[in-house]
This record gives sequence, structure tokens and C-alpha cells, in this order.
Amino acid sequence: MVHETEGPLWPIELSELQLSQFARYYAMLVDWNERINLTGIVDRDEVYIKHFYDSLAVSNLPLWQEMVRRGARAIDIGSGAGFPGIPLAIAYPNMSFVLCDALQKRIHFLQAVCSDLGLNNVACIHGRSEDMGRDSALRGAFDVALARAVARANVLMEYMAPFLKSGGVGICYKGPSFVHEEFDDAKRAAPTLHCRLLEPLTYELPHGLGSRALAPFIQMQPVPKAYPRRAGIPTKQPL
Ligand SMILES: C[S@@+](CC[C@H](N)C(=O)[O-])C[C@H]1O[C@@H](n2cnc3c(N)ncnc32)[C@H](O)[C@@H]1O
Repeated sequence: MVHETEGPLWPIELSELQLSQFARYYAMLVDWNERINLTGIVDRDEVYIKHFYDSLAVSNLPLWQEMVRRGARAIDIGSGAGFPGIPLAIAYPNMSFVLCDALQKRIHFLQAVCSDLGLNNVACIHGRSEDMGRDSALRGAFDVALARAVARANVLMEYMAPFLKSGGVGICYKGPSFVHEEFDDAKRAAPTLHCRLLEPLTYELPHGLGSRALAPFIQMQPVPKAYPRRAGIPTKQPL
């Protein structure tokens, strides 16, 4: 049976190969979820919309389309079960992705998914973003930094900004309360990290499954050496 979510609901056009990669990813997610905690959502249509569709929602941002044209290098911080990194790596095979997470078992899952789906444009790294953001091989090495459901925006920006090149783009995936509850905090953190916040984009998930927001920022120049602060400090003392 062809589910509606395989057809008209995708934010971008996908090939048969890409649709089969999403189907396999769903099967692995549900299977591994019985042994390790990956997601609270297992219903097929809900996973397709709340995880897959939502991960691909950046496709509507002109900034993202420019990154796709350039074959940009992206990092997904706190990727967990692979959102948004895996759906984007499936949809945009000309871009390359680093997925990072503080939990080793989630990195094992992500490596198994990449191997099974034949995603050779993805590397999965175990670690905390505050430590990785000080690694000279990763600092200032990315055109795009992404993060979904990891921390409040002012904390996230401290995680994300150190990975970006000057002119690079950070995109925080947020809930509908972002504009009222987090935007002012993000605005306060931005100058310290040399970021410029752009207008957030709010959007609706299909089938009335909720509203979401994307909060983009531009990295105007390299982040000062003092950031990111030691692991745990950004959450305890947010900028
Ligand atoms: C709520 S889950 C969200 C996962 C995924 N991004 C999503 O949208 O479903 C948050 C993930 O971020 C990871 N995480 C939290 N803080 C982190 C940090 N400082 N560095 C790396 N990973 C972190 C956690 O281990 C967890 O897997």
C-alpha cells in the first residue's frame, strides 16, 4: 500500500531510491527503538510527518537552497535518532553531513543506518558539542550548523556557532513558542558569539500535526576563543 505520506506530503521531490531509503530508515528506527530509547513516536504516519517531513522543512529557506547549490558541508548537533541530519543526507546527496551526539548508543544506531542505507555523505561522531567545538579539525569548518530539540536557542547558538565558517548559517529547529519565548534570549546572545539573527520562519506540519519554527542566523566572523565554554556551562549559565 502506498501511504499518502510517501507522495504529495514531502516538501521536496524524492526519487524511488530516496523513498526506499526513508522506508528502511523507518523500519530500523522502530526496530532499534525496542532496545534503545530513540523516539517516543513510532506510528508510521506520525514519524513521516513529525520527524521526516519536519527535518526537510529547511528546504523552503532560500539560504538553504543556496547551500544545496554549493554542495555545502553541514553539522547536526545532538542528532539523536538522526533528526534532521539523516533525512537531509538522504534528500541532498551532494551535500556532506557530520552528525554528533553525546550518547554513544545513538551514534551506533546512526552508523548502522548510514551503512544500511548506503549513505556515504555522512560521518557520525560521539561527543559533546562543547568539546568538539574546540577541536581544530571541526572548529570553523562548516557552512551550515543544524540542531533540533536540543536546548534553548541561546544555549544552542553557543553549541553551533564555533563550528561555522564566517558567512556560514546556523538553523535552529524550534517549536511554535520560539518567537514569544526564546527569540529575545537569542538576540541577547548573538553579539557575544558574532552572530546575526534572521527572521524566523514559522510553518505548519501536514495533517494538522502542529506548528514549528526555524530560527536562522549568520556567523558574521569567527566566534571569540572563549566560546564554547566548558561542557555543561552553556546550559547552567546561558548567554
Ligand atoms: C531530545 S534529543 C533530540 C534529538 C534529535 N535532534 C531530534 O530532533 O529528534 C536531544 C539529543 O541531543 C543530545 N545532546 C544534548 N546536549 C548535547 C551536547 N551538548 N552535545 C552533543 N549532543 C547533545 C542528546 O544526547 C540527545 O540525543
